[in-house]
Amino acid sequence: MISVPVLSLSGLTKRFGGIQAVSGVSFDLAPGAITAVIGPNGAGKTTLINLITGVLSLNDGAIRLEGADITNEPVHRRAVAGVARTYQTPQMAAGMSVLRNVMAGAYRFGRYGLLSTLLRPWTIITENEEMAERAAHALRRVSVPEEWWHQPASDLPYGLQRRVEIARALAQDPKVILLDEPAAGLNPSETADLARLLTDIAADGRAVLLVEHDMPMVMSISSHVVVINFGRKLAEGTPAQILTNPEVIAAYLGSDEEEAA
Ligand SMILES: Nc1ncnc2c1ncn2[C@@H]1O[C@H](COP(=O)(O)OP(=O)(O)OP(=O)(O)O)[C@@H](O)[C@H]1O
Repeated sequence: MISVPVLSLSGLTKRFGGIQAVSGVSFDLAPGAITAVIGPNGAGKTTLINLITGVLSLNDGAIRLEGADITNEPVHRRAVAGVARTYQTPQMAAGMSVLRNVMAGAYRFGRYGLLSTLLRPWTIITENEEMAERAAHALRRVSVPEEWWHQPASDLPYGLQRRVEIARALAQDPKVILLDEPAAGLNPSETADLARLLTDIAADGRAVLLVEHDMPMVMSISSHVVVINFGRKLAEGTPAQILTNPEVIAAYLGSDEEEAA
């Protein structure tokens, strides 16, 4: 990889009791590129995302963000430093409007603590306006029509909820965006739109980590693919290298045909 990595993972290891969910996994995320992580159900992909965001602590290994060691940083500090994520199932505050949900992603730009907002309430108004502007910008970026912005997030069609999740992550202005199965439940035209959106997001210079089972999408938009099997890295390379790797075909890519047989 020629460019300096945005995120560097080395020897990530996570055990749940006797289960070795992630085992010595190392790879880098380059800026301006989509790196896909693929593998069978239960391979350890979501656990990997949870280790990067800090929701789960490592048993071993190290995580560097632009060279800085963030291995022991708590979740909120990693978010402030530039790590954002979306979830397998959209996680919205159901009663809150779409705009408010996305504003939650912009909280890292908040400058004023509780005391100063009590003493000088106008600061929070200005700050809210700034965050609403950031959220509006992110919603425009992911093409959520304005007529939805003030509706409860739970009223949105599923495809739009997925876009709102991405908007919330973008409102954080992240260096790294981790997407857990963003195409799940989308129809082919929504998936094609999503593929274009992710390509645009990477073109901004962000590092995109894509966990996804939709192989045509993965192979068409990723510049690098990492294959995980039983918590271990089985292979990594370009889509062309992965598609022709016999070990990968045996462990994963061939499995649909075997299951169908
Ligand atoms: N909190 C937990 N406690 C115990 N075991 C867990 C926990 N989270 C995950 N695991 C186990 O760790 C392994 C990896 O799970 P993980 O969800 O990371 O896989 P995955 O690759 O994301 O799967 P999928 O493609 O189905 O989402 C599995 O065996 C799973 O049962």
